[in-house]
Amino acid sequence: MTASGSEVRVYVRTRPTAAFAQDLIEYLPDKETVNIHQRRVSRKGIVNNQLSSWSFHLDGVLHDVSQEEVYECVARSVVLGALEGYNGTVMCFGQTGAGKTYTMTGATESYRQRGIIPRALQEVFREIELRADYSFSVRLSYLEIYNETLVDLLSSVKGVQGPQGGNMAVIEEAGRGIWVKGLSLHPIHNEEEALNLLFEGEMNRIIGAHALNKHSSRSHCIFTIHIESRSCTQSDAKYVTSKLNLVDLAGSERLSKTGSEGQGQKEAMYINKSLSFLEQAILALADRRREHVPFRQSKLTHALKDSLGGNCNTVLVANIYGEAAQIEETLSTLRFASRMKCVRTVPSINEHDDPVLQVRRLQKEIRLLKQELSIQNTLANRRGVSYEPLSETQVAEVKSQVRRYLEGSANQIMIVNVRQVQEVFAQFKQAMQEQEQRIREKLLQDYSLVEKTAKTEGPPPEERHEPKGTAGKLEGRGFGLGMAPPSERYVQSVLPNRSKAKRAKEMSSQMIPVNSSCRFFVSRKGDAGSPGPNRQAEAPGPGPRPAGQEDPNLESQDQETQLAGTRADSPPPKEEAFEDFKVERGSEINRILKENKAVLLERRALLRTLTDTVNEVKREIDKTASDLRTTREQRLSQGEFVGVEGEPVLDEEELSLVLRLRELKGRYRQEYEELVNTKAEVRYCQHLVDQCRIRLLTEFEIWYNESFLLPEEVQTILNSNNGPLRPGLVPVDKALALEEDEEDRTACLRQTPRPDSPNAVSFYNAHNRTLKRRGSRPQSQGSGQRRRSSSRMGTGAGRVKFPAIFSVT
Ligand SMILES: Nc1ncnc2c1ncn2[C@@H]1O[C@H](COP(=O)(O)OP(=O)(O)OP(=O)(O)O)[C@@H](O)[C@H]1O
Repeated sequence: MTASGSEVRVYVRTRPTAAFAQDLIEYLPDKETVNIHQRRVSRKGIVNNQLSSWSFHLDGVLHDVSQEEVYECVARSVVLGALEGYNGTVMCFGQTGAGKTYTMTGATESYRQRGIIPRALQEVFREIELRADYSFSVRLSYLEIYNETLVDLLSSVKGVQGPQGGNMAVIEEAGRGIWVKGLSLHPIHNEEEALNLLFEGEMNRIIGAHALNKHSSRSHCIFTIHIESRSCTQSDAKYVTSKLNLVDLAGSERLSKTGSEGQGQKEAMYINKSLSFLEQAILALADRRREHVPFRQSKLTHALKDSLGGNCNTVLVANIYGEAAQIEETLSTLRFASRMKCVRTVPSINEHDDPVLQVRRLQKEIRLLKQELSIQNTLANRRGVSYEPLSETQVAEVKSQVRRYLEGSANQIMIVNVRQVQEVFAQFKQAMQEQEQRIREKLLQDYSLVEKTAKTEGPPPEERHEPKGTAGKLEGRGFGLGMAPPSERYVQSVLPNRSKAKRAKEMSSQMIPVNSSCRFFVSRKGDAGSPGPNRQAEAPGPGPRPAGQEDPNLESQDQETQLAGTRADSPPPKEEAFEDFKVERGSEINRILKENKAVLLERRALLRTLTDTVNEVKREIDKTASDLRTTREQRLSQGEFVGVEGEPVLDEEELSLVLRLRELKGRYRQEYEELVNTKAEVRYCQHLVDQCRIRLLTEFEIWYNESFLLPEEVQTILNSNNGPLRPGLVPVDKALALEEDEEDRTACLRQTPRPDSPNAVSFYNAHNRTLKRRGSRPQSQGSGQRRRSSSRMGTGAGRVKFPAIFSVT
């Protein structure tokens, strides 16, 4: 393959038949030209003897040739190209039953008649052995597109994790090209491993039977070999990657000929539709004037975008069924093939920089740039400028500068270089964190071990009465007078004629959200509206509690709860278990929660007092200011007072009002500042309480599940090997290990076929393993969908496409 632009190579292959239509299909001696002659049909539908002829010039005609010749002619160069870093695609196209799967995978009774994929895998590993100067890594994937749905044919392989089925999608990414999200990639180390995977995927393909093919593929399949190679000898070499796509398209079919019905008919419609989108994409690609190619119309064209119009060596095999009855389909296959021949691709090696090498290169560049900088500094007479990371002494110096700046003893910090700027910011951050820690410790010191026993004073914030003209953030001159927003006002007010029940309801609606999936209420011990002994207790768990119901309070161990009846073998009610949990395993976190709540209540009470005080002072300020205005107006209306030297003076009353106003404003500032600080403390305490609640509930849920819900045998498995595991975190390999034991127990011995060539050992080993695996799989239910694994066990189901490969004699 060359690196310059090239046309897609196209071959035609005929399925052998006793009734080959030699008068209609003519292969010229150049072995590249096919002429098709078709009898004309009159307007009345009567076939007459006049012939219409078409000539197709392709890259080769494969008529009566062996599987080996097909591989040599069609695929070998593409496979070798892939080992050098070129992407490659070999694709079989044609009507149903024309021999696509036979060409691609092989469906013969002997190793000699295997198809392109097994041969390509053999070639890859043979070449890898020969190229000792390179280290290769090979991975496989096998994608099926069935009724416009992406399916991972290797998802049944042990150890495959991650999204499959519905979560799969074709993704286009700059630098990575086209790839399929959710498709498993399997590292392989030799031909046998690769064949195991191929056969596993083959078993999982969907097949169906119709008049033209008993084992018709009902889906498009893309088997991909991903290769990466690195030179072992050249340390500065780049590495190359490539993808080799081996595509077995589903066959186009005419329902009138295949007689497909029901599911088969639906599948045929999907197949024909996606093939028609493929034709549209090829038409657009072949027409150089077209700017847009509709790749995204179907999953197939999207997945093959790189292969059809990208940097790929692409080969098409047009499979035809050489009987006269199929001449129209043959003609349309050849038309598609000749259009495909006009498509150009630009094969290029996928070369990448080795990240280790890149680091080395960048290190070298940094060295050069530093030298350059030092020359520039010398020229500009800048001395002692360092670009190295800061030493410990330098860091200590920056730290001390930042401290002095924060304390106010330094007005500025001299900036020298970028590293120092970064260190300055780091020191600011550290100072802030230390300050935060100090506050936290002080709070814990001052308020630890205070038990909450008193009733919560006052109603919830949303219920509090808000008088007008209260204090809050101030306007103007940095600190003026203004209104406190509702959230900042706490004025105690219990409405006298509100009914008990209503108050209880409003109290219980003080909901504290923990997270989106877990909410609970805080209710206070002894509240007027507490439900009586008949109230229904609810377990702490997801979902809001209906208004009027009280929560099993986290700290109220003396609360009465009516527990639901229990069965002897059922887990205890959560409420009961929760109480036990709080005094046993959760006692420490419950104690901390209680202490935090006590501090929170204390701070809230202080906040209310401060708010009252601030509002009181504000009212006094308003009144004094108004008095002062009135006094001033009166004085001015009587004429101005002047002193001995004629300067304006205040009378005694006005002076005392001015002084009073000043004193009040000073007080206001002081109180307001304290209010703001206390509010911050309340927020912080609330945060701690919330965290404790979440922790307590989470721990409880885990403990409850572990203690009562999981069966003992599951707990034993979870706790084996690597220590205890949390529910929901069962490693897949453990689950699979169980499955494997089961398989091993039920696997039956099968006859091992005798290799007919030393090279065939891997092939037959893989084949036997596949048979064994298939033998241990349960038959699928119903007659509708037909994965090969369920239908091809020599049970006489007769819908098996691949059996010949396995029934070797
Ligand atoms: N070149 C060939 N030599 C021998 N047998 C062949 C050849 N081509 C096809 N066959 C046989 O013809 C039958 C149909 O072939 P195959 O299943 O490969 O068709 P297909 O194009 O894949 O059909 P579909 O699109 O319905 O899946 C198979 O039994 C296969 O073994």
